[in-house]
Amino acid sequence: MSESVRVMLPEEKVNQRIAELGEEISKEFAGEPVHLICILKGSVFFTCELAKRITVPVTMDFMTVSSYGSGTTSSGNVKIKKDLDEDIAGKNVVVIEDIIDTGRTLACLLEILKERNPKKLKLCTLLDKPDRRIADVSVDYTGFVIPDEFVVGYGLDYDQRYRNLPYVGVLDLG
Ligand SMILES: O=P(O)(O)OC[C@H]1O[C@H](OP(=O)(O)OP(=O)(O)O)[C@H](O)[C@@H]1O
Ligand SMILES: Nc1nc2[nH]cnc2c(=O)[nH]1
Repeated sequence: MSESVRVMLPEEKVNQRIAELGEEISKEFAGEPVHLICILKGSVFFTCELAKRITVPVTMDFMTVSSYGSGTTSSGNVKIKKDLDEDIAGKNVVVIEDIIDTGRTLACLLEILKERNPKKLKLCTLLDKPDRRIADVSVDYTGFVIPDEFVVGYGLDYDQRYRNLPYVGVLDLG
């Protein structure tokens, strides 16, 4: 077995787009603080890079939800494994995801977060794979729309590996 990764989105292109998203979010919230919710583990690289590019006051929290096991298919089972440390009531919340694929994870998670009465609840994803959508999710900020290929890097894993690649690539399992 010889795995290889083909570059889909080079590091410079990803970072440039994240800077644009940071500007967009800063403009939209003009002067008001934003509370970023990083969905672990995949979104950690994206969240850090994005947070650095937002010019309004930023606070951050982290959450772990389960959706996928090992391999490349959805388990369809979404549950909270690590909840937020802080209350989000009355806050301008932006949920940060690395990828939206079937949409099941975020459709379910946004419903849970809505019940906690944030002032605003927005969704930002680095990657969107609309071809595989099953659940309806409204995305407010999208980095890149990508075709239906299994990607790794920039936080995204295959069996916990490849998260540290500084670019987004397509995994070829050989
Ligand atoms: O739109 P969906 O089909 O529901 O898939 C998207 C979800 O899958 C990935 O997380 P994963 O469960 O792989 O966890 P990880 O971030 O820890 O790798 C991704 O970060 C989303 O949370
Ligand atoms: N690593 C990775 N995780 C995913 N979760 C949903 N789609 C993907 C994908 O293309 N790559």
